[in-house]
Amino acid sequence: MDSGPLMLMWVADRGLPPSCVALLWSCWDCVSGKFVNWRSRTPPTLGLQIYKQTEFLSQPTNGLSSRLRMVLHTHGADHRSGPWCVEMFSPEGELRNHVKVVIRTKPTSNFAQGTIMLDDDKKKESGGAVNNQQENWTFCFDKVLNNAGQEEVYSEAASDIVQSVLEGINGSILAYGQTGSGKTFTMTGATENFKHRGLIPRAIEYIFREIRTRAHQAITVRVSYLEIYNESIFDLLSSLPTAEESEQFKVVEDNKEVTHVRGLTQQIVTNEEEALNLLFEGETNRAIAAHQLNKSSTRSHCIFTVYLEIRSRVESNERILVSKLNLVDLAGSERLKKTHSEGQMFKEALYINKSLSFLEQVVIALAKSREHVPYRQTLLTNVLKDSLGGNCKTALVATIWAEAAHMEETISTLKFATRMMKITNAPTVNVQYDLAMLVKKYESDIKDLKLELAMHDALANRGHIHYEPFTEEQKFELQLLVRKYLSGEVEDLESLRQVKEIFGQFKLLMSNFDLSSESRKNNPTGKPRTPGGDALLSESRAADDDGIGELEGNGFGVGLAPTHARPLSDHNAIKQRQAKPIQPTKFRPSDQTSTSLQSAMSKESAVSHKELNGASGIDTTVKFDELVRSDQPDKGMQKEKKKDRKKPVQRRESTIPTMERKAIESEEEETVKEDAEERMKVPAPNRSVAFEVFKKDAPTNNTLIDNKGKGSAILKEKRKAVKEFANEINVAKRSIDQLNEKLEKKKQDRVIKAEFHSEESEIIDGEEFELLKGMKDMKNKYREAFDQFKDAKTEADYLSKVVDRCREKLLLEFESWYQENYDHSHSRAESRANTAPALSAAFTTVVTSPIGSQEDVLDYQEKFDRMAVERIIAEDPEATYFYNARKNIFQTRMKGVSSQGKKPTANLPQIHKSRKNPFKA
Ligand SMILES: Nc1ncnc2c1ncn2[C@@H]1O[C@H](COP(=O)(O)OP(=O)(O)OP(=O)(O)O)[C@@H](O)[C@H]1O
Repeated sequence: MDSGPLMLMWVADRGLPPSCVALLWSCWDCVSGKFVNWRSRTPPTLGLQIYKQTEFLSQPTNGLSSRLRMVLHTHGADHRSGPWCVEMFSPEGELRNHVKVVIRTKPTSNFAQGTIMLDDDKKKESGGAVNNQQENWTFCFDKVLNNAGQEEVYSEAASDIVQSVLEGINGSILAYGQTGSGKTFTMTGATENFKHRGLIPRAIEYIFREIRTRAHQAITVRVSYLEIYNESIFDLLSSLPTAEESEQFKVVEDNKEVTHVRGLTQQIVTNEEEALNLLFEGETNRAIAAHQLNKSSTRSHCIFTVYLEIRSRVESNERILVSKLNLVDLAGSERLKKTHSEGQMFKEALYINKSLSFLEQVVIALAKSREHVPYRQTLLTNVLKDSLGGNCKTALVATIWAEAAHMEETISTLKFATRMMKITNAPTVNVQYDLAMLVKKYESDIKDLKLELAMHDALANRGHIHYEPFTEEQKFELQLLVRKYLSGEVEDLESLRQVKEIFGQFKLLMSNFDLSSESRKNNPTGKPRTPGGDALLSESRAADDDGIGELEGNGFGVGLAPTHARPLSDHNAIKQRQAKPIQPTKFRPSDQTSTSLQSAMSKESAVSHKELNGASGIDTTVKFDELVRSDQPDKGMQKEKKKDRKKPVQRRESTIPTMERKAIESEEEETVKEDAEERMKVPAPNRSVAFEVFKKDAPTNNTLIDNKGKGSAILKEKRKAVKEFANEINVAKRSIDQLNEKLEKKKQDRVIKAEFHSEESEIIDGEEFELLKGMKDMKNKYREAFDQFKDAKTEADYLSKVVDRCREKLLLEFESWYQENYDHSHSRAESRANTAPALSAAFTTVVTSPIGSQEDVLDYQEKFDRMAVERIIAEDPEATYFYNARKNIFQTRMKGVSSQGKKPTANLPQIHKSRKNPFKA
């Protein structure tokens, strides 16, 4: 060597794979033998930076783990002062490999001594003069094996690659050389002698030996064996190859640029023996032809492939490492004229020469990193596409017959081998994912995460958050929450998901509101339009201003009236009604109740509200004021109430003569009027007194008492349990935190200790083991307590809701009953609210009429409103316009409230509030 001996020394190998050793040698330019030429000979895809040691130290060390760093001591001819640092990396951040080339000489007693010289380090091969053109040839390879045994060839050329295949990296080993130089001997070996078995049996042996030691992995092995003869593919594992059969094979490439032969048999093998059987079976099927140079010379290219699928048995097994090992025995590379082939033999030789010369073209293109690589020119190069310049590790065993007579072939083989050395590959681990397993894994992950989330919610006191779709009950609760939120009673919402649903409910409310506004606009009287001519029903509807029922189909229409309010257009319908009269769901006090009420009213002045409350018993009864203060009745309840208020109309058969029917109708009208007048005469009792009397006979009150009595004991118990479980959760959480802290400390100690004593940092001591065990137990405890907490809380929430619902129901029943019988002022306000012009007129009266003239018809709220208006006008007469504008807003609001089935008087607190707003300024 011109530049003298070089000493290469690793200074950092953090995270570097064993393949770096090979890369190290690739850094050494074998052809020139000089370090200085290296940069210019480096393929453009390979980055190279050279620094002096001192410069290097100032370089950022980021990413060292993916880089190769070495110190190069130089001595001798190039006079450079060392040490030098060389940092080598590929732009992709991965280490690249050149094709490993090993030269194997066939043992001969006629070795060309003096013509062929082997260097001492056995990496160099020199040739003498050839055809008087060039006198000296010097080649440098990864290894030159002279008279080497099969074991040595395996360890030099194949062991590293076979090992990588078991890590998920594709590998290829090719045997190239002239006919009879020992390619088949190298790849398959002597089948009759175990000691002389070749690379393929040794690779199979190693793979299955490794599999036996890897209990933590499930490895599936498949093999295929193909032959390329005269540009046709034959499957050596499917009986004897025929010409017809060769048509069915096609070379394809998958999305990861891995080539496959479609139609080729891939047989699963479970042990070494099965694999070897297939190898030998293929061997017997192989095309053998007589040849001048070698009696059993093979005239085809053969590729034995081992496919591996590696799954972990301990970790998630949806991740699969997939790799293949191509073991290629190429056909002889002798020259045509030397073979003296004729006929069929000549044709064979032509094909072989063609494929080998294209193989050489491909190698040259890859070595020079040309854009176009002529893979598709022959089947051989097409099949080997991913084995030459792809993501696999490749080795070439070039066999030479080192006799003077074969000098020309030897030089040719060595030239090819040198070109192969210049090809670089980027070995990568091939990972695939089993989709079905992946879905399973994600499902289990989601389950775990939900549990984790629920724990966090509980710890953050965020209550019980569900991650399942909302039930109707939950939606209803959220609707109540929206109302509370809008009225400012609630400020914070619990979760984003809840907010989303709340917006949904809000949208629903708004669309109902818009719909009813539109409906009012189209029908300002607020009365439903009756399509039929049933006078009786029209009357009934006129009295009941809630005529608009469900939506009719898509878009907006007048709507369908509720079933019981629809016109009866034929005889059958009337019959139906009579057969099945609509039952009022509302509780109506009995005669006895009315009597007690009468007597209570007569004593009204004598019995104070307070006394009545006291007499009724605080623990088991419900006070009217208390109920009014509780949650406002929801929309659903309102609707129910609205429905209850509608009286069933008893109709006669339509067969009754018209005259007679009209008489009956007018008689009924009269009765209704009289009833109403009668009721008007009766003074309205105090609401609190009326409520006390009403609830005595109300079944809902009995249910409420029942729920409050028995239910409260259970509720108390449940709340106690909730508290206890919450405490348990907190205790467990604290313990988990403490254990976590201790474990973290132990881990840090372990890492520090490992750094000092270069011990294995993964080994834990007894104490840490106990801590881990404790942690596991504590987590189980935590989960258990959390589940119990969740159940108890759900039950407690449910019980308290039952009582609330009873309260609301009782109040609604009372309101309905009271209004119907005594609340005349409400009836007036009700009709005003539902009839926009009437309402407007009422307000105009309030604004313009002098105080006192209407004193007798104004209720307390109306009086208050009028005073407010007068004050505003007194301060600034211009405010009249402002007031009128606000009044319009108020009217719109009233319409909205009314359209949702709320009659203004049905819900006193709410209505009062909304009536106050326009005058707030
Ligand atoms: N290294 C070796 N040690 C012992 N015998 C060898 C060696 N190399 C080759 N031989 C012998 O040489 C003969 C030819 O070898 P082989 O069949 O392997 O050549 P080949 O290159 O495969 O030829 P072809 O191209 O025709 O297939 C065989 O009998 C084989 O046993």
